[in-house]
Amino acid sequence: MSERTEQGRGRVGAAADTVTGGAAAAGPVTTAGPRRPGLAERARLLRAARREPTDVAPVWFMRQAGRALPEYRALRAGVPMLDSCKDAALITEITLQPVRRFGTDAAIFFSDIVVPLVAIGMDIDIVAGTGPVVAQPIRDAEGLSALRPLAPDDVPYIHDAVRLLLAELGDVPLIGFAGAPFTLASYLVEGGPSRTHARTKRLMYTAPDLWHALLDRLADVTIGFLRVQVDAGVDAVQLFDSWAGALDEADYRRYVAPHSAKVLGAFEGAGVPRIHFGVNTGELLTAMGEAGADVVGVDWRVALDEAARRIGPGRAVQGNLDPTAVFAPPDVLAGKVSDVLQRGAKAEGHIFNLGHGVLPETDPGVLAHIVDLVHEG
Ligand SMILES: Cc1c2[nH]c(c1CCC(=O)O)Cc1[nH]c(c(CCC(=O)O)c1C)Cc1[nH]c(c(CCC(=O)O)c1C)Cc1[nH]c(c(C)c1CCC(=O)O)C2
Repeated sequence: MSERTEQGRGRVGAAADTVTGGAAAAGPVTTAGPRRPGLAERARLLRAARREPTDVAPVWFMRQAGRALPEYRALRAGVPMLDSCKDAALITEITLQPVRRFGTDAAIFFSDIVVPLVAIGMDIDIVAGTGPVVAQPIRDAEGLSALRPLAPDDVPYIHDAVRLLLAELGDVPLIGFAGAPFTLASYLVEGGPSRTHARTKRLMYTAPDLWHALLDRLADVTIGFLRVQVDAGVDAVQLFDSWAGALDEADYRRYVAPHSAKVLGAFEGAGVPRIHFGVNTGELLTAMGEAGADVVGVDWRVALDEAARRIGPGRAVQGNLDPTAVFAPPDVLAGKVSDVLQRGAKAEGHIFNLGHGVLPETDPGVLAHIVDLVHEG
């Protein structure tokens, strides 16, 4: 019960009101956010990630900060997505909004997977309703030269925003994140979002040396981006390999897993649980766990107890309510939440989440209700 009060709704609100978007971000942030001694033992999310018992399952939602929230839309009005990702005060406020509103057991740092690529000088635009669009796609060895490792000075706003957030979050853990090499490569090779990832897979099959060189460089960019977040104090990291489910298991193991393993391995023993997530990855769950995850994120297509069986012992699971379940009648939704909880309880550790991000049309009130259902057990 005491944990519920500590982590409950509203606790994160008051101080955060002093953080406003825009001009406040100018200049370096000098106040170091407090580290939080003992948080790893107190916070449900961090306990579940280590497969330790919790009073109830921890819950957060991928894309909890975003278009489903009116307060987010108000703050973002007139501010291009990539500009908002460079403004420490705006990042802080947007990250806090869903924690304040829903009382989730974690905050996820507001950014995008292409932010580190833009930070090393790539010309990428985020087009509303489409996603990232790359001006000069990478399709040959020459294109590789656009990719260099990311240094902390490339992203000063990331460090600043993490410090601001740690000062505001109380006992709520902060999850940092990055895109995995394959998912980043898909945007860079295709030039934008793709349904089939055909150009990406063509490069993978026809020029395997170039492919591995590309993914190796992307792994370094991703490690650099995560390192800034971990050094600034995030409590966990999630590696988004959203589009890895486009591959069969053999190709995933051969062309992708070693590079994701390099990223995850860089944070072995760093004291931050590593969550590894993708969509449509039912056949890849074993390999994604073996790549070095403490927690494997699962989409809604595989029942969570079956997912845990595939992932095997020694890892926790995260997921996996269908994001469209929010549109179901209350009794249907409650049944689905309860089913996820019961199946998740069979795993060694379970973090409740959706199977993919919150859909923009989602009623925030329904998300608040889901948090309550999960916390009621
Ligand atoms: C698909 C996409 C990308 N980048 C973008 C899109 C969306 C295109 C659209 O629908 O308009 C652009 C984007 N990314 C984000 C926004 C802002 C708000 C929002 O969509 O709610 C916008 C407009 C935040 C984000 N973008 C991302 C997060 C990650 C953290 C989180 O879960 O909150 C946020 C807040 C990460 C991201 N970014 C991307 C991927 C594949 C991922 C991994 C997660 C996933 O599979 O959805 C690429």
